[in-house]
Amino acid sequence: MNIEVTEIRKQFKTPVPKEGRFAGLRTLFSRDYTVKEAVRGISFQVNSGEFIGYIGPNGAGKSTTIKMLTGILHPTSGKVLLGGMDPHKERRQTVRRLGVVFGQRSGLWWDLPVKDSYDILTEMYGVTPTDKKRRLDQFAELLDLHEFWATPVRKLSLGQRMRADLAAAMLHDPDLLFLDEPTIGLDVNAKRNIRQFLKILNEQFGKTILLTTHDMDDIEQLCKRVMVINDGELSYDGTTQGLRDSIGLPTLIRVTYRGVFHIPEHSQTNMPIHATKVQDNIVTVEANRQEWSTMDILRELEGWGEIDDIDMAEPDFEDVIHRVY
Ligand SMILES: Nc1ncnc2c1ncn2[C@@H]1O[C@H](COP(=O)(O)OP(=O)(O)OP(=O)(O)O)[C@@H](O)[C@H]1O
Repeated sequence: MNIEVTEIRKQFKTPVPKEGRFAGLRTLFSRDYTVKEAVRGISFQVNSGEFIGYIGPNGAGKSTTIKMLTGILHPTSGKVLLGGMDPHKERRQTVRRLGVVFGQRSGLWWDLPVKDSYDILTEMYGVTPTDKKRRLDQFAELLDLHEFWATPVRKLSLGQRMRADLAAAMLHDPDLLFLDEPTIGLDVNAKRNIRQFLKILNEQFGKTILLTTHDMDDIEQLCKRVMVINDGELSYDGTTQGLRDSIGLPTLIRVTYRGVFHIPEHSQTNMPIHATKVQDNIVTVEANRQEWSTMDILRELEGWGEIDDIDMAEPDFEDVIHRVY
């Protein structure tokens, strides 16, 4: 299911708090407002089957955007279309085709065993018993749900809860998934499981996924495209690699030399390539790949001595993001 967003804005009006006697009551009836424009004219299109990262610093407007996309909030102006439908006006039809997961809170019934929550959800969405069984079998295997099938949701570990929530969001087989911080607070293993599942949903089941996260490994491992929102406006919309390139952080290269090597004077200064550290026979070099090709870099490094081993690392994506924010 595709997404078409045209110039959406969201303003929140909050009454200015009054002081003195009956402050609460006077605030309630006050006509003095401050206006916060959380989203300031955002447009983008998402094609069916894309996996997109939606990132930005705290308070940038990510959740507000997601709420407008899912029809929970109505934009102050602008238009959202999901598969050609307005999620606010045609709520019933769109909800059937949407799956939403908020990492911070569960969409399941806290005191009920996981399987009972699934019974309620499938009933609510009118999923046939055959479809229900087929999907649950599939998700149980992919997400290892059996180990906590009969456990009340409140007793689940965070990782289990997230797996249970993801399966719940998929029970009515939505085309489009909105995920808000699905890996928040999880350990490395649990993150890996969730990412694997999301990859399968996108690549094998063809689901369109919009992922909000503060975890840059999520973005690197899952999303080809990333949108960056900053203070209510889109500051980048393009490939993940393109974002890395546009920042132009240096590639780190570790070269191990065999025997004697010589680092020329000029490579210590502001060249496209320069040595930053020498330890025994290992030289760490920073190279600007926009100015020099990999071949140029190798040729230069070979000129310094006989290379025994070489190891190249792209700049850490976390560092890239710091530059964008
Ligand atoms: N209901 C509301 N009333 C008033 N202001 C709001 C409301 N909801 C959000 N805001 C404000 O709008 C701005 C954007 O908030 P939003 O929750 O969309 O940010 P976010 O990018 O999701 O942040 P985070 O990464 O911290 O979750 C913030 O300044 C926030 O305080």
